[in-house]
Amino acid sequence: MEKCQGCEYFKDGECGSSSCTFIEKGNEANKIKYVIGIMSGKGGVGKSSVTAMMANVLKNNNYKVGILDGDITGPSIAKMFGVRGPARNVEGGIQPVITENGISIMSMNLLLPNETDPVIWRGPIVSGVIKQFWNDVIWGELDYLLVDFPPGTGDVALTAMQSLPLNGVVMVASPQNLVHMIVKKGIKMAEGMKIPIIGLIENMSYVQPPGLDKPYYLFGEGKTEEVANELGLNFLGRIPIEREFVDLMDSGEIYKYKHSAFEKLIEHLLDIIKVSIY
Ligand SMILES: Nc1ncnc2c1ncn2[C@@H]1O[C@H](COP(=O)(O)OP(=O)(O)OP(=O)(O)O)[C@@H](O)[C@H]1O
Repeated sequence: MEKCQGCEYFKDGECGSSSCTFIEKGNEANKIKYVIGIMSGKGGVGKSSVTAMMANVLKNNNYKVGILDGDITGPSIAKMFGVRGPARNVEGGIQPVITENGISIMSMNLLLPNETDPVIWRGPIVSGVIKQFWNDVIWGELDYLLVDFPPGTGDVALTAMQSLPLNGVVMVASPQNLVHMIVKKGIKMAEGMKIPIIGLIENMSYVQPPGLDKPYYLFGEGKTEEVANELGLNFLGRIPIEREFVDLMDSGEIYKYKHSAFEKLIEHLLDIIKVSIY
């Protein structure tokens, strides 16, 4: 109920929000301080990459971090961190797999016999798995559980928003104009569900060619900051396209990736989380 303080629907110690009533209880072994969703209105803008980078920086700042890979049909988190299943079933639930740098992960790929097996399921079953990742996984004590959202604003994203006790969402955009129209849909969806928007991040903003001091804006200068200002939201920063990032992702060593832009961004993010939500 602590997180309800200040919510317009919280009156006389009771929650009066219709969306909150769908929230699942979660595994009783879990003590998670903040649940943060990482969302985009559209696939492929780097939602999973931003989730992984955020997790790394939080971990480097000594927070206990977990990642719930809510992208059930296109999971990539386990591969980025080079972890393999099967996740173990123990008394009380399923144990997440721990990465080289100590991040707890649950992803559909950790439950499949073969990581290249496709998940060909209809929406309600996929939505059920997201709830299971919350109810059946023994996350234990965490400061931050980051939820890599399913792409788009459809059925599965809606279930994730309704059933997880999200403290806020971070919206990921890329510089193209089309993405901005779509990211606004994601923002409106979160607002409609009364979930605070922590801010917008622009991924794949620019390339910094070696030997040049100016960044090169491959997709044109992004307008995410403008969109954030227009909507009265926080702009969290820009992440460049980096070859090193791709190489580390492909080799399953994303935990080795460091970028100063991301350190600043996460400081900003932590401040915003403390100030605007709690
Ligand atoms: N900043 C970056 N620098 C270099 N490559 C990047 C960057 N961000 C993302 N990528 C690459 O872009 C591709 C898509 O990224 P990612 O899987 O994170 O997107 P997504 O939005 O989660 O996609 P989906 O919606 O399919 O889950 C990946 O191959 C990733 O390596």
